[in-house]
This record gives sequence, structure tokens and C-alpha cells, in this order.
Amino acid sequence: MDANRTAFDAVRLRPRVLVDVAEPDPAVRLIGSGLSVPVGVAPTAYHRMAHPDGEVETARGTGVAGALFVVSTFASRTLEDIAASAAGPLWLQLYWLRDRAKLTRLVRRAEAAGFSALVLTVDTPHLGLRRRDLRNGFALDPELAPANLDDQDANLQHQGRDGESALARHAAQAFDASITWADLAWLRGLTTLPILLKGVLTAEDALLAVESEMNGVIVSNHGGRQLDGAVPSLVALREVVAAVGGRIPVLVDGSVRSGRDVFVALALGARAVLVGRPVLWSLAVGGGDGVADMLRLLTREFVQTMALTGRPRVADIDDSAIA
Ligand SMILES: Cc1cc2nc3c(=O)[nH]c(=O)nc-3n(C[C@H](O)[C@H](O)[C@H](O)COP(=O)(O)O)c2cc1C
Ligand SMILES: O=C(O)C(=O)c1ccccc1
Repeated sequence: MDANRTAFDAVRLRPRVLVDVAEPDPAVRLIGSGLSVPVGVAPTAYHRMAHPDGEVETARGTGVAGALFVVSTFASRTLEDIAASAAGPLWLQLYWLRDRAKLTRLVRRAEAAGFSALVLTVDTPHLGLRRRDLRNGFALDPELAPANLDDQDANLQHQGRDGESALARHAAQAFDASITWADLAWLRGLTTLPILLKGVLTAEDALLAVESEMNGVIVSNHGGRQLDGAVPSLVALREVVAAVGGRIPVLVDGSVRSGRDVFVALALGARAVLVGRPVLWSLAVGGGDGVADMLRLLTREFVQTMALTGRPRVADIDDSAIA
């Protein structure tokens, strides 16, 4: 997690001057959707831990800001309720569940509710070793449950036993850790929705994603929550962008905390970024309005960076902007 942040801080910008920057335009198109800014909400589980209305508020605030919302498999509101409150594009993040009938039902519901892409998270065959979750005996509040998994057996509310995380236990029960590149054909055949892979950190895997007819990759080390010591996502971005060679969009997440960071990611070849923890913080502080404020702050900072680097259009942002 620290390395993600350090990688952003290490980048220095090369501003061009005497360019007409009277009206920088931060809008983009991404996988068929128009966005006011190349920013999305990263999938994070259980938004009701941050706000009583959970993902319904996140969807409202994200729509106000004209950004993308990637809803987690572990959302704490139904896909249908989230869609009813969304004013912008929704993608659904999937974990590959052992129960393929359940996975299929999730995809069908997403299609019916108007979700426009799927994001398969591939860096979590098992949950990472999270020592604080173990020490604290992490468990969910009895009021809270995954709203889209109809899991009677999840038992996520088991009472805080030391040395055991309810998340890790549920992941071990529910996730299929045996899937490989060969299994992607099954998912590809299941739906016509675009599919992106989240958690790719190498050129080799990015090439396999292209060969597997995936529609995008999200370069991510899961915010440092999975493999401790993994390469920071901003560093991995360079080799993934080079390997993909423009054939499919490359997104990145991990410690994006300002509009300058959004600019840096785009300069290194990302088409958009996802933001994780700041969404949960702003949701806790201000509900959907808080999320909208946070995303508009990122947008203002991004526009400011476009102006002060002399890159008034998103298409002008390339690696010539980086020292
Ligand atoms: C509390 C929390 C829950 C998360 N849950 C999920 C999840 O359900 N699915 C997923 O693909 N990634 C999940 N992630 C990872 C995020 O999508 C993202 O990759 C990561 O947080 C990096 O961004 P950040 O540094 O902006 O937080 C979670 C991250 C956090 C902090
Ligand atoms: O906590 C996470 O990062 C995550 O991805 C997750 C996985 C399973 C259940 C809840 C969250």
C-alpha cells in the first residue's frame, strides 16, 4: 500500500506553457459510456459499514459527479436498488464463485438491471493474509450481509473469535481457487457484456487477457491487501500498457488520491483510474453528497493539472508530460 503511494509521489511533471488552456475538457468515453472525468469508484465490499443506505448512496453521489461505479460482488444492497439510484454507468465486479449457477444468476441480474460491463477480480483466489483482521477477529455486524449472494451459509457474523477473519473464511468457502485462463472461455460465452480483468500486474498476463478476448484490464495490487510486497500498480502500469499496445483499455487503481494522480496515471497510459478507500471515507462522512464532493474535488484538481501542464484535452496527456 505504501509503495503504491510512493510511486505516485515519485513522478514529476513537465509543464508546457503558452498553450490555450482557457477551457480544459476532462470528459472521456470508456467502454461505451460517457464520463465527466476518467474516474471510477473501485469495487469495495459492504458499503453499509460506512453508511446505513450503503451502495444506493454511493450510486447517487457517483452519478451526480458523472463518474463510473464498479459494484462489488459483496455489495450490501441489491443490484436492482443500486441501479434505481444510479445516474451514471454501473459495472459489476465478480469473484469466481465455486457455484457457477450462482455466478450465472449474478450476471443475468446485472444484465437485466442495465449494468454495462463485468470486472472479474483475478488477484484473490484466496484472501490475502490480513493480520489485523485476524487479530481483531473481523466479523460483520448482524444487520449486514452480502445482498446479492443469497448465502444462508455465509456465517459472516460469527462472533469475533481471535485469530480468525470471517471474510477470509467466507472467501475460502465461496471462491473457486482452481480457475485458470482456460476457464475464461466459459465466462466469455455466458454473456455479451464487456469483461475486464482486475488485478493484472505483468505484461505476460496482460497479453493472455488480450488473447482471452477480454475487453480491458485493471492494473491493481488490490490496494496492497493481497500479496504483500507486490509491485506497485503505477510501476506495473508501464509494462502492461506496452504489452497491450492499445488493443484494449488499461485502467489502474491503488492510492489515487488527487486529480494530479489521475493525470499521472493517464500520462503513463491508463484510460481511467479507480478510487477505493476515499469513497468509503467520504461516504461515511457525507453519504452520497460526500462521495459527489470527493469526486468533484478530484475533477477540479485534474482540470487544474491539465491547465498548468498545458494539456487541455485528455488526448494531449501522454508520457511527454512526465520527466
Ligand atoms: C475495504 C475494501 C474492500 C474491498 N473489496 C473489494 C471487493 O469486494 N472486490 C474487489 O475486486 N476489490 C476490493 N477491494 C480493492 C479495491 O477495489 C481497490 O483495488 C483498492 O482499494 C485500491 O484502491 P485504493 O488505494 O484507492 O483503496 C477492496 C478494498 C478495500 C479497501
Ligand atoms: O476485502 C477485500 O479486499 C475484498 O476484496 C473482499 C473479499 C471478500 C469479501 C469481502 C471483501
